[in-house]
Amino acid sequence: MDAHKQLTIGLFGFGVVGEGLYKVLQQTPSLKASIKKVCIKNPGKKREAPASLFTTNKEELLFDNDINVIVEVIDDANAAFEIVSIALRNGKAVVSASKKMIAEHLPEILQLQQETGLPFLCESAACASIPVIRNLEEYYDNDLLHSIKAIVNGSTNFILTKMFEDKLSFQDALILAQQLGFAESNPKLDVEGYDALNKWTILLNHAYGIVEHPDNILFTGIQNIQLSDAVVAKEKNFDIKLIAQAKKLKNGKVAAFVLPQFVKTDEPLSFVKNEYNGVVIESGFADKQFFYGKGAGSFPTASAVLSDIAALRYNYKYEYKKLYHHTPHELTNDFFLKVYVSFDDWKYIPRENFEWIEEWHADADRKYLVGVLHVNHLTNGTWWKENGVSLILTTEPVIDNLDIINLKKRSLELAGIV
Ligand SMILES: NC(=O)C1=CN([C@@H]2O[C@H](COP(=O)(O)OP(=O)(O)OC[C@H]3O[C@@H](n4cnc5c(N)ncnc54)[C@H](OP(=O)(O)O)[C@@H]3O)[C@@H](O)[C@H]2O)C=CC1
Ligand SMILES: N[C@@H](CC=O)C(=O)O
Repeated sequence: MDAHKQLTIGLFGFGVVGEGLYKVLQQTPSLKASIKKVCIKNPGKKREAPASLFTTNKEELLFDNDINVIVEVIDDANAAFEIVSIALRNGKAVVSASKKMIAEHLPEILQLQQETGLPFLCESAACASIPVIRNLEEYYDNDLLHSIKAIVNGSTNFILTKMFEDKLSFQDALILAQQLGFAESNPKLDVEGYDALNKWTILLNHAYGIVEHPDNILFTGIQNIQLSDAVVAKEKNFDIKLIAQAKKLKNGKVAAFVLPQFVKTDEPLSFVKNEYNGVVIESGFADKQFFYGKGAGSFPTASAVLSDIAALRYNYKYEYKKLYHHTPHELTNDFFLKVYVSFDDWKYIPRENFEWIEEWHADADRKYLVGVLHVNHLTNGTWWKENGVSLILTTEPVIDNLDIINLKKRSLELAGIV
């Protein structure tokens, strides 16, 4: 496609994102991109666009020779995968916002791009308005990317802000996130961490060349966080955020997870409130960089879709350099985490799993400890998200396998044992 070519779009979905894109395109005539047809699910719904634009027959878009771009922004991951596959096989460039679909079908999506040579762009699928995918693709050399730490879900960040700063109840904050168009159609995807996990699966691919099914990455959401945890956090000058993190270990492998975490109040991610997202990248020479922007909502998400559409004019494609041109990194579950765990009764806590416990506190109704355990005790067990147990990572949670030997030796020395 050249810069002067007319882009004729077949749009799937006219909800929060689809309608946002329709409006944004009307305000950017210079792009020379127009929507020819919109495929939706429920023909009875009232729409703020001419009725002649809509259809429920996907073939009217997928087999129309005038349509050279399919934009897929629907909330059904299975249907989305079918649409995207047919579109690419029919010679159409694709822009998609469906992170669940992309994360669950990453190998197939990569294969389809290789087979067809066509662009598949999905900037809006991770951190909405923040251009994080293109930055990870284009800017960072594989070897220099030490770590990424990010808030990638707008709804949970919105709920935590509203609960702990504006004193709203969890339920009221969630309803507000839904009304504002931040939450997924099934809000469990946000609250229980699935959406952040899907985004992290996509970003791990662009950052490190990792192709991993989301089922194999440690995660949870904000569903177990208690008000008493927020009290402890405040006492220690921390915020609680749902954080996606990836860190290159000394053996070159990558530790990655999505878990609630304490964040120091003077750190950039603490400054990220409401539906905003933030990404802190640490690389060899640039040191720390911080990206900040709206991570959910109609226009912020549509802006990223628009940017992908614009990039199609110059035939932009992801090269997946970290996957195809370097040796891709491997994920590892061989590391330790320093965690805060709060609970009602010691009987729910397998104390023998901990390498050491360095702090504990017991009130009549709620208790907590801070200790270090091997990540396998979390990946192979469910005790840490059941029976009212709440697990929150400490501010510097990852302890390298190699460091633990030295730390243990040092504590024995201090105790006068060796
Ligand atoms: N909301 C946000 O802030 C963001 C959302 N996303 C992602 O974008 C996608 C859309 O989200 P959002 O706009 O919020 O969702 P909405 O629920 O607001 O809209 C979903 C749209 O998809 C349509 N749809 C569902 N199934 C089909 C199908 N089989 N064929 C055609 N159309 C279908 C619905 O049709 P109908 O109108 O007839 O019901 C509706 O128009 C999701 O994958 C979401 O994860 C990504 C980034 C941010
Ligand atoms: N539900 C998502 C929407 C954007 O990706 C979120 O809250 O971040």
